[in-house]
Amino acid sequence: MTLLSTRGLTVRIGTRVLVAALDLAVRRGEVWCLLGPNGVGKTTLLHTLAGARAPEAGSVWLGDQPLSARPLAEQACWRGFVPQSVHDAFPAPVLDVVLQGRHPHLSRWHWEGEADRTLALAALARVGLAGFESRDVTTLSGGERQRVALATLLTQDPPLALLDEPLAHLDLAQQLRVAELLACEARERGRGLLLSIHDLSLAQRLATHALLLPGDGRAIAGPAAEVMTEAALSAAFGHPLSAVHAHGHRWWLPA
Ligand SMILES: Nc1ncnc2c1ncn2[C@@H]1O[C@H](COP(=O)(O)OP(=O)(O)OP(=O)(O)O)[C@@H](O)[C@H]1O
Repeated sequence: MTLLSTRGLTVRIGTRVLVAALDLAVRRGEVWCLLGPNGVGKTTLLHTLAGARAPEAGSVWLGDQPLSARPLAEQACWRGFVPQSVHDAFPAPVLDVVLQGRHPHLSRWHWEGEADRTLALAALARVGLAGFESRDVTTLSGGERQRVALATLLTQDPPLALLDEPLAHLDLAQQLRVAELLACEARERGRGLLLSIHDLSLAQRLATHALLLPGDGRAIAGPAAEVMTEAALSAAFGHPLSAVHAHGHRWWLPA
């Protein structure tokens, strides 16, 4: 089943066309890694796919309906978005922040119940933050805050998730843990994921598909094995890159 698709999507900022006429389909069970150099337009594309920014041309669809035809509450049940970083304006217990993931599922006059709290606590445990529920969110480290955002997404539990560099602030062990968690959500629960990521080796472990933005407005999309080639990645990043095999994985090294 197709969770997210684009039809002739063009994204422009100022006079620059970041992505031209993109046709994309993200299906259940797929992990799409969005790759490309700094400033190429990954965040802008993710914002457009999330409906936070209007496309220059073309359209974004959730399932069999254009995004614009779905009410906001319905969009929030269908699709989650984790931004690159979160700035908390006010102190709040971590559990309250994670429980915000349940809001799209609650009717207007209902508060979160015990079942919602159980989901939120389980999500915190999955991202390695069991015991953090009473902590003030403004006191967390960058990596802890990023994992709270992931726990909020797990609590929201949408079929489709868009994530902007979700591994950026994490240490190596946490990167691997969260990468495995995301892969498991796709593989075992049929979730569809589209995430931007700079670490090509982690992307290689995680991706079933890749969307590479080389910087000229094109978007190279397809199965990861076809898109993540030495020639395509070296050209996109403007530096020779080669893949080596070790410990059962493919690792990307700069020359
Ligand atoms: N409001 C704006 N006005 C003009 N240019 C902008 C604006 N917002 C973003 N840009 C530019 O658009 C381009 C794409 O930015 P974007 O944040 O989408 O890139 P990115 O691929 O996510 O980069 P990074 O890997 O560094 O996070 C950049 O060159 C950026 O400077």
